[in-house]
Amino acid sequence: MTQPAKQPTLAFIGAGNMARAIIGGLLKTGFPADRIWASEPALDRMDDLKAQGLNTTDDNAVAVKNADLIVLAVKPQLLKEVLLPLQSAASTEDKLFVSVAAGITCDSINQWLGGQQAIVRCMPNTPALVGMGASGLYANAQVSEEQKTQADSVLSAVGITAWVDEESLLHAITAVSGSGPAYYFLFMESMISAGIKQGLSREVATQLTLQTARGAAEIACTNDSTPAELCRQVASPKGTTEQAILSFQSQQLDQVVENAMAACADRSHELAKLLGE
Ligand SMILES: NC(=O)C1=CN([C@@H]2O[C@H](COP(=O)(O)OP(=O)(O)OC[C@H]3O[C@@H](n4cnc5c(N)ncnc54)[C@H](O)[C@@H]3O)[C@@H](O)[C@H]2O)C=CC1
Ligand SMILES: O=C(O)[C@@H]1CCC=N1
Repeated sequence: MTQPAKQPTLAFIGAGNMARAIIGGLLKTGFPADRIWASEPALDRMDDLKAQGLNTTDDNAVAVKNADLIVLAVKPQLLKEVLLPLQSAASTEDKLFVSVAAGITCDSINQWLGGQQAIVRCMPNTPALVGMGASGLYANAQVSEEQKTQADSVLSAVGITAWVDEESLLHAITAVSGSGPAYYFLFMESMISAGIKQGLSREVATQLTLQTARGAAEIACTNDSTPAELCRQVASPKGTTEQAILSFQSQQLDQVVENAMAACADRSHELAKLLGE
């Protein structure tokens, strides 16, 4: 991790799947556990985090007061009711709020925090847990360069980061990388099921599918060739792969993926409209 000039104390408001993926990734990089606060309504759900040396609390205001950088990691539907009571804790110092909530805009968060807070909106993904996250980030006008570096340090400790200048691009980032891991998991499940239908045991179908996904991702990430070129390298003319590719194409895989990602981005827009007041 590239350490910022001043290493911030972090607070996670909500210690569910996404927060745990980032926390787990940070701890693996050696980020000091005692500089992380985690806040949840049920303290006992954080026993494991406490055992790892994190500070835990069931009072979000305590976590906010103790932190420089606060990661808002509750469901979008809960963000308003979580933030309204935090107005006084938030306004006492120069704090940076990093929201990972899908859809919810900086303006809504500021309205609920009752001020002109420095807010980074971030769309991370769960591979952060293994240091392979892919996060899109957007900073509002109140975010200083130092705060931007701090937010980047946290997210780049657990994967790659890409900053965008237009907040609305976070809808597309949600469709690509925020939700993206689920598409690959779904595809893996389909391949495992199809392998089983062709006579393989679940164990063998699973092992081969997962290693194939890992290998394909590794080549795609380390090779200069585009994924389309790599596909052609596997698909010998008149060979076996070609038939699979033709089958995908005849069922308009591109269109299927485009529709799914449009549905994802539409939902992100919808959440902003439904919940943003
Ligand atoms: N799961 C994912 O892959 C991704 C999730 N996100 C975003 O991350 C946020 C959290 O999602 P998940 O971690 O999947 O959900 P989750 O349900 O696993 O975690 C949310 C946590 O918030 C806690 N919580 C509920 N009420 C609370 C309160 N009043 N104060 C503090 N904590 C409270 C819940 O107990 C739960 O542990 C969402 O806004 C989502 O849009 C963003 C990118 C990817
Ligand atoms: O499904 C969701 O709403 C969250 C946001 C991106 C990934 N998971």
